[in-house]
Amino acid sequence: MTTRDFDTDIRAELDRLRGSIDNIDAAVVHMLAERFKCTQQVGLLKAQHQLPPADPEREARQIERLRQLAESAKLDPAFAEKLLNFIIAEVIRHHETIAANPDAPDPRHGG
Ligand SMILES: C=C(O[C@@H]1C=C(C(=O)O)C=C[C@H]1O)C(=O)O
Repeated sequence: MTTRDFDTDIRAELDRLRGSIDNIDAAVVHMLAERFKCTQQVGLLKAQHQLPPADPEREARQIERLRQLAESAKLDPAFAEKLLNFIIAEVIRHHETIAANPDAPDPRHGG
């Protein structure tokens, strides 16, 4: 095998792996978009019924569940927890915005 063949093989393998990474990133974006659609509806429901934006007990159950899922998937549970906390913090921010002005249309939907 020449050096050129070797380089070509490495480039092909890198491209193949990056193609999969791009597909996975696209799936993550779509899944997050669906999750935020649901959480926006939860935010509206909470605002309409004077419920607080955050639910720490629900969060604790989700974190425990996600840590277990991460462990069985061989993903670092601490990373899974950090990621979920990051997402939840954003959701709570949305819920606070909705509670402050429940009649405002969602700015991402051009309404
Ligand atoms: C979506 C909710 O609101 C908040 C956001 C959560 C989430 O993003 O999973 C979980 C609990 C709440 O702090 C909810 O109460 O279900």
